Amino acid sequence: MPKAKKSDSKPQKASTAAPSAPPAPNWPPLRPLLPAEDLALEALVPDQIYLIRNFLPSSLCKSYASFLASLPLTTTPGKPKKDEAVRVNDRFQVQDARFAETLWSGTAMKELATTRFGENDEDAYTSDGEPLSSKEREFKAQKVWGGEPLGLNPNIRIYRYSAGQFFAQHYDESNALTFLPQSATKAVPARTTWTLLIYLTSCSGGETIFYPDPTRENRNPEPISVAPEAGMALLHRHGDHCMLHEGAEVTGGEKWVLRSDLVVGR
Ligand SMILES: O=C(O)CCC(=O)C(=O)O
Ligand SMILES: [Fe+2]
Repeated sequence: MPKAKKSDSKPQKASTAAPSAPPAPNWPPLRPLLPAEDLALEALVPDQIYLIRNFLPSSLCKSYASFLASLPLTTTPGKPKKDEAVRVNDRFQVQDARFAETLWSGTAMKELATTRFGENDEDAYTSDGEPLSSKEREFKAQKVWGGEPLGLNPNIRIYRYSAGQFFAQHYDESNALTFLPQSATKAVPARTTWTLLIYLTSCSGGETIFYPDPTRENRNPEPISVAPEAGMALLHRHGDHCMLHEGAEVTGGEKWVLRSDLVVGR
């Protein structure tokens, strides 16, 4: 197996962004959404991969994908830098703290990742059979997310993969940043701990495939393959605990993805 590379998810610092950095797009409103109580954070692999199905309704995904097609996407590569993963897709990247905040607290994301975390787990009850309080759930959540969740990375990335395009095996890095939470007046030291992918289309091929490390108990673990589903959000742990993964080649249709990261306090 070729040596897995890093993805180049390093955010541009707003202060040092190139003069050519694109202005924030005039994103269509994230409406209508399904009621948050109809959605759930589903553990595909506990502590590693979580899914939120129907995070965005499919009608909204359709209008989003056609809006995104109007943005100035650029095709990669170029030539990947020495230790960057090979990827071939069209992408658009922008620093947009307001949009990141809307995706976090204007949707079910914040609630599912904090006060409702683990609500359907077997251990969601105390030994007396009482449901865990929302404070206790928040505490559990912080262990999984690697700190107190503050919001989503303003470094928003849009990918479009057409037939034949893919993102080769790699690990996603954690990035340090300073972050201004919605309710705060001062930016705080923060870091990214989980990758967020929101699939806006379904397609043929294009699965996000994770390769668990072999263990003593299981020397040859099966890869975990997630087929893009319009409106589904996927969170996976990154940085030191990132699983090797790839975006498999799209064989039919287009795969559109909105990418950000979970940001926690450091
Ligand atoms: O497109 C995918 O399925 C994977 C994307 C990815 O791995 C990344 O953005 O780092
Ligand atoms: Fe990745």
